[in-house]
Amino acid sequence: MLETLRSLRPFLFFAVGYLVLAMFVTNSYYQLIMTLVLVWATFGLSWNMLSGYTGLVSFGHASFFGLGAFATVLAQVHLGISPWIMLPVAAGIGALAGLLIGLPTFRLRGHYFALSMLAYPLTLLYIFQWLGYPEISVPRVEEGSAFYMQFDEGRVYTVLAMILLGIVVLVTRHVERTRFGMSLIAIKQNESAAEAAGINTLAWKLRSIAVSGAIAGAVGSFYAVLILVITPMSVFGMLVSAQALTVAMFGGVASVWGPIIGAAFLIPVAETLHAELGSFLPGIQGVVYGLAIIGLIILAPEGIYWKIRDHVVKRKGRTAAPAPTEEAAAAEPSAPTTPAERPERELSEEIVLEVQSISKSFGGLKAVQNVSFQVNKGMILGIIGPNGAGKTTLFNLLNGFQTPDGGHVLVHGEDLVRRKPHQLCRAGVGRTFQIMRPFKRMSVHDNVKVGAYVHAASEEDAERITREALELVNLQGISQDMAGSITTKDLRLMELARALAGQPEILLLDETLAGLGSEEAQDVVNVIRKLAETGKTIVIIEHTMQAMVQLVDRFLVLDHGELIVEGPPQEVIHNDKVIEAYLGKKWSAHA
Ligand SMILES: Nc1ncnc2c1ncn2[C@@H]1O[C@H](COP(=O)(O)OP(=O)(O)OP(=O)(O)O)[C@@H](O)[C@H]1O
Repeated sequence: MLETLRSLRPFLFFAVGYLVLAMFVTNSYYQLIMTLVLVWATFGLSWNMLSGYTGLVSFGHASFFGLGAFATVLAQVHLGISPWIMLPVAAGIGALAGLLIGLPTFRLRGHYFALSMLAYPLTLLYIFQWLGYPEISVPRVEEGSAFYMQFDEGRVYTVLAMILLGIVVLVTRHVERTRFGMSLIAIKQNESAAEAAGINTLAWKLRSIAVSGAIAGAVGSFYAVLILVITPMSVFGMLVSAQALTVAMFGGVASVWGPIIGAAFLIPVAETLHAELGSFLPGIQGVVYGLAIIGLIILAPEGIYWKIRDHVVKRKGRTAAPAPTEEAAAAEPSAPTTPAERPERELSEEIVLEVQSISKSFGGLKAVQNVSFQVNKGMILGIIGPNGAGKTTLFNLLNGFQTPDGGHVLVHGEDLVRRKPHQLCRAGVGRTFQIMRPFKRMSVHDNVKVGAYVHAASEEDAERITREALELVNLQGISQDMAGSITTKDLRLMELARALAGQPEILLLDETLAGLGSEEAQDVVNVIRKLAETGKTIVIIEHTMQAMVQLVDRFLVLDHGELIVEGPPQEVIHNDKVIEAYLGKKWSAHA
């Protein structure tokens, strides 16, 4: 928390500067614009809390905003309740609406989610029109105006809006720095990887939409008091949702400063044009937001904040190295060379993973057929087979991404079939991916920390686990580098560290050596071997036979979804079926 407060220093400078400037503004219209900038910045931060961090774009934030606005005005009109009371109540209504909307809508992803979010404010708009509220005004009170948040001095609203923005900035900063924010960013980058790293994605998305809805509800409440007259269109309309989305996207998503920058640029322009031209060009603000988005797509797709930040980082000489490539993951089996002998190891008798007759079909295609095997504690089991043999499907069945049509997966004797990936992760099954999905805008340290939250009871615990995982893979030296700027080998090690931070007993590694040169692959092999020596049980899919022969205790060979051979490396590589199905004659000539 102390760190969070310290990180607020730039915001405090901004707030003081802004308020000092506001004190010199005497024209009530300009005072209103200065307040509106802060209102829309706060609303942008609300949108950011859900869509910026999770990547689930919402076109429907007006729902929460409008409910907060209507609740506040109706409570005063019918019950005489003060907006000071309604502001937190509106936040509660927004949070509840968030949960009610999120629960069904989070079943959808991508465009489907974005479009269905559009339906909620539209529905509410028609409901409020139907209820007979084409327009409703806040009753002006003569006495006790402060009690009803009614001030003659426009600058008081600017101060109040700044306090509201300050609270939301504080909440956002806190979220960013804890497992909450890290879980949301992990979901944004790759929801499946996040689940595999032990994150209960639905629970975090619901928390996110509840906080986001609460902020929007409170902003809507304040907006109604500020504007005094609301209509269903002015609080539930498309322009309202678009405004939240545009200020955040224009300024820069997933950052505290983005919506503030966006609002500071766009609101004065849109409001001035609306005031000057609105009478004969109604909806001119919509044109401004449309143009802003078009300009953004062309010039700074991630928003102004990130553009400036990247520019500053580049000028500091930290140019980004080539990012991990998807092609790297699609490496072909390496040219065979004579495999080095690997001394046989004494393995523990203890069985940690037992797979019994597991099967999975996709339509008529039998991707995995009746596969059974056992893995002893501390063993390194290699899974090989030609493309399409069913290796990745087998991994997906082991870590809960897919449910088998039949069979069992026993971890320490307990059947874990039908458990969700984050539950399997908690039960001790960790995983890396064939195609790397690093959280590029996070440091190596934070990428690994996301995995540490699975078992960490506190932030300190997560820090300690992260440090230990980074040491295990020898990445302490670059822990503060951005993941988008490190080499492919370091990315592979970072993914390994992230999986390790979840403190798995069984580690499933999907083509961890793909795309690496032989020296780099050797470094990674050494790390994997060290892990097995510390008692981790490892199951690895790999095309690079040379490295695998040196690494694994046993091989399991799949072909057309079937287990065709199982045994120690030297036995398997000389097996005729394996040579025919996978290695080819070239290999037999070398071996
Ligand atoms: N979700 C899916 N829907 C339909 N077919 C699928 C699906 N996932 C995999 N398959 C098919 O199942 C078979 C096994 O695929 P899988 O990805 O498990 O093979 P693999 O051995 O990992 O291959 P590679 O080495 O190319 O990664 C393939 O024929 C693939 O096309």
